[in-house]
Amino acid sequence: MPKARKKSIPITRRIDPPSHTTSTTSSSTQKKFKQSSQETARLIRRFHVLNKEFAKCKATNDVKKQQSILAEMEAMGGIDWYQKASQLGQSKRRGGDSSKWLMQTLKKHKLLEQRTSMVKLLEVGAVAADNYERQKSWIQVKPIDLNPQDPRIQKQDFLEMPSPATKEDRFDIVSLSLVVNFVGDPKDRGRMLLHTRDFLNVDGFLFLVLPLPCINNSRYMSPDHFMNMMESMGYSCIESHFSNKLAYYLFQFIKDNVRCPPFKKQIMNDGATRNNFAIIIENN
Ligand SMILES: C[S@@+](CC[C@H](N)C(=O)[O-])C[C@H]1O[C@@H](n2cnc3c(N)ncnc32)[C@H](O)[C@@H]1O
Repeated sequence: MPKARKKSIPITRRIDPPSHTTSTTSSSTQKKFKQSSQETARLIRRFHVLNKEFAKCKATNDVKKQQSILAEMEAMGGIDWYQKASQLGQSKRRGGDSSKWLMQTLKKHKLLEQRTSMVKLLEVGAVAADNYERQKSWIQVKPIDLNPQDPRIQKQDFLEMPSPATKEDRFDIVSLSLVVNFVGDPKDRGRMLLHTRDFLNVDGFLFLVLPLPCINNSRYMSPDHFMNMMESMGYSCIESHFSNKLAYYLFQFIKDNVRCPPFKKQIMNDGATRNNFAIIIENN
């Protein structure tokens, strides 16, 4: 019997976003994952650069460049390796995951202490399913990720996640720890931040972590600009903390139904040592 011909898939469909590459089956992931901290840090940095380049090529429809970026990502081990590197970055040996700061800050400000029901937390970009294991008597977590590393994590792109229809279906806390910087397109970063509001009732909390240089060493960002952006969305900052590497924020959603004004990409600091991290808010 003649072999059935494989239906060819248009190239543009074959190369969808890199963040959705489920490379768990790739031959590169069969290789042993290197665990040195230099190696994981290098991998994470390179992956972020490629993600940003990919978003640019996608916007200009540069299919050839998209393919070469995907090939490099694949050679590195794809998102699977990236996530293993991130998991390692969360290990106790290297300072633990960022939920520690969230727990301390909630406690310090005596937030959510009066609650009689379970606190509902949406953890976007969860590379481990047990970050809130110690709080399981009072926190009910819904962990989601583009490429789950654990069956308890739901496969879901937050940008495509439908907004809860009722007050009861919303969350008390949305966590975006080291996720916004993962997103390659500055407009999608803005959309992601705006979308968090759909998952919270007024008084709910947004826990946000970014690499510190995104906030304090970018041509297009500053701590004040970021704060202005978040406040324009209806958030109020309860506390922020800058460690050597990370910027932590706990925001409270205080104003529902506000139309956030557009924020364009504009230079606010210049210099050769600056990076290009930006968040763009379009008409919403
Ligand atoms: C650096 S890891 C962050 C891991 C962990 N939250 C932490 O704080 O260490 C970024 C994760 O965000 C996920 N991610 C990025 N964009 C996402 C989206 N739109 N929806 C869901 N997850 C996303 C990636 O798949 C990746 O696992």
